[in-house]
Amino acid sequence: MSERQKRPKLLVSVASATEAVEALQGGADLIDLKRPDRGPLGRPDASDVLDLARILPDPHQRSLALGELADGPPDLHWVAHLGEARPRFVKFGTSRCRASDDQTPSFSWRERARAWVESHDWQVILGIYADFDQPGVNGLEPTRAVEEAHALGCAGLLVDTFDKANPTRWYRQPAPPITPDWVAHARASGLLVALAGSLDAQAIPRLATWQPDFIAVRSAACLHGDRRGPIDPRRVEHLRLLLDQMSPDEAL
Ligand SMILES: O=C[C@H](O)COP(=O)(O)O
Repeated sequence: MSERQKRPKLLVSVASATEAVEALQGGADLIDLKRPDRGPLGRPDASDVLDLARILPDPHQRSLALGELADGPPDLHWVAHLGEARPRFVKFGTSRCRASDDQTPSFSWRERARAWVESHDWQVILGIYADFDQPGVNGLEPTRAVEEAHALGCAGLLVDTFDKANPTRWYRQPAPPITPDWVAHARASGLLVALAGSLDAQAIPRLATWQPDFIAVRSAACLHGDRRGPIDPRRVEHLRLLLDQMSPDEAL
């Protein structure tokens, strides 16, 4: 069985090295460092990144959220100098990056993304938002994201939700912005696909059959399902079990 045919891997977003230990105990495959109090892809501090690398030396198990592309590089100099602490993946959100707003760009988000793709020894993931069309999000459209990410040389796409205060259960919508065909198209284009956005224990087995590369969670892995609360290793263990229990037919 090839790597791409196995069950989706479990990505757990953590706010600290301490939480990473809890997530790994529960069975997380990939640790995604972010600050949930700083936005959907809230950027951690350099010290958080170094702490994580100390307890998790393998870069292949580490991902790093770096905020929104539209916010530019206020001070991302430190990321280029992480050395051995650099992660396998860096992720950027694409709010305010509507592809169809090409006529009036206030900045070139594509140039920023391309610079990250070309400059360092990691893989760039674009985070797109299922609530991309809501006021204040104005995000890269899912219908354009696959071609954009491919053209930019990104490694993959993370589907998430922007508004974490009023989470959109996008996967429960009658006509969700992301479908199994969308996932298949993205993967056929050579992109990794991670599905996220307030996923719960009901949604995960269903979305896993869409064959993304990763199922990604924060809220569902936290105590009482509160994404600002601590990671609960028993919850992580349960989510991992849901994925492990997929039958070979479902996973293929
Ligand atoms: O990368 C995925 C996100 O951290 C998902 O967060 P969430 O489960 O709270 O929506």
